[in-house]
Amino acid sequence: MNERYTEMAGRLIVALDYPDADQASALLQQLEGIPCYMKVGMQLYYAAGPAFVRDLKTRGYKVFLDLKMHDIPNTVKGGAESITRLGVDMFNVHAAGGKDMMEAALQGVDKALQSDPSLSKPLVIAVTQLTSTGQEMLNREIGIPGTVKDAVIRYAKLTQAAGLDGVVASAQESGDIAAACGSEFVTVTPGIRPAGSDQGDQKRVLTPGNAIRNGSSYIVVGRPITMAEKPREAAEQIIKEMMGA
Ligand SMILES: O=C(O)c1cc(=O)[nH]c(=O)n1[C@@H]1O[C@H](COP(=O)(O)O)[C@@H](O)[C@H]1O
Repeated sequence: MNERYTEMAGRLIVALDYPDADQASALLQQLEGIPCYMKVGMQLYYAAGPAFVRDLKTRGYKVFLDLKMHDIPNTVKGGAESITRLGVDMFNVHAAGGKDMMEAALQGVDKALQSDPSLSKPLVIAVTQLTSTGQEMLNREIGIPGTVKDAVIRYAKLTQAAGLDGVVASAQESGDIAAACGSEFVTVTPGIRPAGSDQGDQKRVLTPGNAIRNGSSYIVVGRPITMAEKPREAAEQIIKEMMGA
C-alpha cells in the first residue's frame, strides 16, 4: 500500500446505506483492509443506532455520521453534543437551518469535549443543496431563484461565517467553493458516479477522477459500491481512478 493509495482511500467515504447491522457488516468484511472512511446515514442509524457507530470506531474506521440535523438551535446543540460523545470523526447539519443553528452545533461539540477531554473534535459540515436537487427543482419547486451554484456558494459562505469546517455539495461545485471559501474549507461530495454507472436519483453527478481534479476533499460513494456485483473491485477501481487524477 503506497502513500498515494492510503491518501486516496482515506478520501473515499463509503455510504453504508443498509437496513441492518448484519448487511453493513457483510460489506465491511468484503472491504476489509481498505483504509476508507465509513458513512452511517439515517437508514442504518435508525436501525442499528449508536452501538453500530461504536463498533465501527472499535474496528478502527473513521466515521462520518450523516444525520443532517435541521432543527431549532437548542435542539441541534443537544444533538451535536450527543453525536460528539459517540466519538465520530465527522457529522453534518443543514445549512438551511441558519447561522445560529450552525453555531449552536459547535457549542454542542464544545460542551461534549469539555466534559470528556479524551474525545477528539469532529469535523462539522453543512449540507448546501442536496445532490438530488437540479436547477428546475430549485427554482420551481423549492422556490429559490438563481442558479444551483449561486445557492450552494451562498450556503457555503454562511457555513464558513458560522465557523464550521466545510460543506456537503456536488463535486461539480468543489472548485467554486474553494474559490469562494479557500482551499482549506472542506468539501464532502456525494453524487459520485463512475463512468457508465446508473445515476439513480442523483442530479448533480461527477466521476471519482473528475471530483478529485475539481478539488473535492472527500467523495461519498454508496450504490456504485454497495450494489456492485463485486464491491471490493468496485471500491479498488474508484481508488485507482482517484489516484490517477
Ligand atoms: O450528506 C450526504 O451524505 C448526502 C448529501 C447530498 O447532498 N447527497 C447525498 O447523496 N448524500 C448521501 O450520500 C450518499 C450517496 O449515495 P449513492 O447515491 O448511493 O452513491 C447517500 O448516503 C446520501 O444520503
